[in-house]
Amino acid sequence: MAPKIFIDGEHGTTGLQIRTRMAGRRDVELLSIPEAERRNAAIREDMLNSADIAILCLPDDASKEAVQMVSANNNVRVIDTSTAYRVDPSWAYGFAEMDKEQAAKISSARFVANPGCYPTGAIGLMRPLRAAGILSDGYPVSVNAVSGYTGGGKQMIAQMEDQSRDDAISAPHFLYGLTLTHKHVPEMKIHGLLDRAPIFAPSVGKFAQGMIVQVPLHLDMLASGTTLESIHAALTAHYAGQDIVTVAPLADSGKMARVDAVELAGKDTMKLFVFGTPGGSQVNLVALLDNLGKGASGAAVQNMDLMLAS
Ligand SMILES: NC(=O)C1=CN([C@@H]2O[C@H](COP(=O)(O)OP(=O)(O)OC[C@H]3O[C@@H](n4cnc5c(N)ncnc54)[C@H](OP(=O)(O)O)[C@@H]3O)[C@@H](O)[C@H]2O)C=CC1
Ligand SMILES: CC(=O)N[C@@H](CCC(=O)OP(=O)(O)O)C(=O)O
Repeated sequence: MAPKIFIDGEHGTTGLQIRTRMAGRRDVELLSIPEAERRNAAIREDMLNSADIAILCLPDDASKEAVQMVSANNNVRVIDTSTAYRVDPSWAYGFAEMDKEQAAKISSARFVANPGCYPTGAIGLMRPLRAAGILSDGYPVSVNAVSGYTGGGKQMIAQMEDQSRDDAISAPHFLYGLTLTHKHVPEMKIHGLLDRAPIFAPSVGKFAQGMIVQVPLHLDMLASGTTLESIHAALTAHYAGQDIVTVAPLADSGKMARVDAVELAGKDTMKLFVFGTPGGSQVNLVALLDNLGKGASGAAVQNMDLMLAS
């Protein structure tokens, strides 16, 4: 019998994109609730407990409620796309490429926390450099990023697309998270293996899907002898053999004049770049992804497949 998958929040932005990715699949059976009943707790509880894997695409509070609903039922495994459990040590962090053991941990886990979109880029760039001893203890990391507006879910999509609303946003690009307490900071610190919280400066652009995450670094504050080439070599070695996360060759990135935020829109891959001048004193590490691809729904399906394979 095909494993049963229930997407709680299937009519929201992340949930809909997971459904689209599963549309042609015969190896799983999708359980579904009509849109009008999406907040009916009794039906949700029944669906959650009928599933082999429940994928939660809900705000944090609703996710916690859903986890409560299945806590006594060991037959249900959970992937949560919210922020609620990403730094909870009893949950597996769903970033399969972040180190060698992670895919196996996800595969055997009952509870998997899908990473945040921005942390996927930032951790993807920083963690291999921390693990290799290149990014020094105490380094004052800054993470600057721009996301497509679908990152703000149904509400921000409406604010960006319907200019007749009272709360419409007309800016083509805006900064937010100005108090420097964005909900993704703890996740970046813990899974990025940082000993000091990064300064995180997110922004949103007037495009639906896509994301650029930047981590600029001064080479003289890294491990002695670190160069643009040695950073590139460390990232390339870490992601060798991976097809979802790849590192652009220096010969290619050295010739680029621009990075296009929407280049990977609609794809579930992430591309990493090391920019700078050979022999120079600084580098800019850049991750390019779709906030709803490797940043959310694509990663959730990847994690589901790892769990189904166990
Ligand atoms: N959008 C993105 O790029 C990313 C999103 N995420 C995470 O995914 C989760 C979902 O976000 P997103 O899809 O953007 O949000 P949306 O607002 O687009 O969708 C959320 C869905 O959950 C439903 N919902 C809300 N509260 C409840 C409840 N109490 N019971 C049942 N259903 C409920 C909403 O219904 P209603 O329409 O009635 O409000 C809506 O259908 C969030 O935790 C978010 O942080 C993670 C990474 C990236
Ligand atoms: C553009 C935008 O608003 N992005 C969201 C992050 C995307 C999201 O909600 O995802 P997580 O579950 O990973 O937090 C934010 O900054 O809160």
